[in-house]
Amino acid sequence: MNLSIVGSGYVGTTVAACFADYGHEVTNVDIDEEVVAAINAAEAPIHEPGLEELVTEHGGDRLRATTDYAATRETDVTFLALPTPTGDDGRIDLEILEAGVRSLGDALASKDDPHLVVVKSTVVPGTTEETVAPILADASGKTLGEDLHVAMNPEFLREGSAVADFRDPDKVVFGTRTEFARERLREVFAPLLDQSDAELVETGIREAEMMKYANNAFLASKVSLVNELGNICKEYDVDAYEVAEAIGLDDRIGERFLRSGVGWGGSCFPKDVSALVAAARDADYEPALLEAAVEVNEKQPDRLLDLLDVHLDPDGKRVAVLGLAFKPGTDDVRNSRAIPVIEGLRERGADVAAYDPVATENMRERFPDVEYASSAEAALDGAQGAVVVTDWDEFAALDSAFDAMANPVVVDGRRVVERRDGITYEGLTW
Ligand SMILES: NC(=O)c1ccc[n+]([C@@H]2O[C@H](COP(=O)([O-])OP(=O)(O)OC[C@H]3O[C@@H](n4cnc5c(N)ncnc54)[C@H](O)[C@@H]3O)[C@@H](O)[C@H]2O)c1
Ligand SMILES: O=c1ccn([C@@H]2O[C@H](COP(=O)(O)OP(=O)(O)O[C@H]3O[C@H](CO)[C@@H](O)[C@H](O)[C@H]3O)[C@@H](O)[C@H]2O)c(=O)[nH]1
Repeated sequence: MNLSIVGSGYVGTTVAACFADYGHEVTNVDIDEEVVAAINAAEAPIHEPGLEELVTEHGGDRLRATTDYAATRETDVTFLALPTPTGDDGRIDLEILEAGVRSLGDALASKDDPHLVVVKSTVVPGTTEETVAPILADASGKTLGEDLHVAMNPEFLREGSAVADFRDPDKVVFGTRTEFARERLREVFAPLLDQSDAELVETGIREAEMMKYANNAFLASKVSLVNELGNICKEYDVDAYEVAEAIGLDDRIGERFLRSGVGWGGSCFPKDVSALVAAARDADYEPALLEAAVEVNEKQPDRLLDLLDVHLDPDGKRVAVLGLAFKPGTDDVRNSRAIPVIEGLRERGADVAAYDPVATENMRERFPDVEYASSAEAALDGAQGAVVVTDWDEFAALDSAFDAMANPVVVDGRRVVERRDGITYEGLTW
């Protein structure tokens, strides 16, 4: 099939490259000329394991990119993978999505055949039918349900394993209203559904929109719950990780997403929980549990720093921050817990020496005047204290590096450091 994907970031590029690999002809549309040039030169514009290989193989051939929305006219289906950030009021901000939809509608005005537009961006229930569809119909002059169809297909991939997650998801969700949309989506996803064990969920458009938020809200709340239990464990000198391992054996709870620590960050959980909380309030429903999940998450970095304060007054002292990415396997620092940790340390007057294997340059944009060390060893050298914020594997192997600290106080926010002897070690929830 001939597909176009509007927006070529983490989701759009991954989806486009995978669809091209399944044999579809795919065109990415993006306003960023560098991104477009990279794809056409067969280079991945973002870092994701396995993506470079796919873009190298198909870029400039079955996978192309352009800044010109006219290319969508030559395709059968358009996926929208545009950002849906948080606005100042915590609500979803649809400005970018609406602008892209208007450009798409204008381009489709001179297409004769019927077209399907699929929202892949994460959007609150009602957005596809009440915002996207009317703009498309107005700009294209087409008639919904006749020569213009809309659908919602939420994406559940994670950064750091985007390609593997997209190819082998637990579920694929089609939110549709017309048989035309259902048939086309089945055709687009046939190779993926044939090659994976994914369950196909065919549902309504609003339900599909809500499934994405419910998924992320559940996972973020699960981590906040395990953090709250971990905080109680710490007060009672109980090892939260042993407790988590045991409760995870109950398959109603499940063993994954039970790692307590300094909390959740990234480009999705904070923004999606915020959008859902705001949407609930707009409907006059106070989402008490989700609000509490956010509150617990916001307090975890403070708890980490409070533990450091027990052992040391950071004022004027060198303190190492190990890990800047919001999770291991990515250079993404959006909403990383390292941000409030660094802010808190600077408020206390500490000289921060930060280290991350890949996310340093991204964090430098946020905090240009922090010292960025070239290795964990260099960050720890001469430090009076250290905090661990990201669970990179390489921190587990740190050993003699702690001997180079002026005062070996280590507060671990991720249960990653293995050494205990000869250092003052504090786990956040154990
Ligand atoms: N990142 C993830 O792990 C992930 C996972 C699942 C769902 N999502 C959702 O997918 C959507 C996209 O997220 P992302 O992380 O891929 O975003 P991103 O910021 O990585 O990429 C968005 C791309 O859209 C482009 N763009 C902006 N305005 C445009 C316009 N008018 N026309 C064409 N292109 C335009 C940008 O240049 C950028 O390349 C969001 O709704 C997000 O919540 C993200
Ligand atoms: O036991 C755990 C698991 C995760 N985290 C933290 O939770 C955050 C999110 O982690 P993860 O879910 O692995 O990363 P994302 O790439 O943000 O993926 C989430 O957000 C995406 C965007 O919506 C969804 O598509 C994915 O399904 C969803 O897992 C990170 O800060 C992790 O450190 C914990 O603290 N403890």
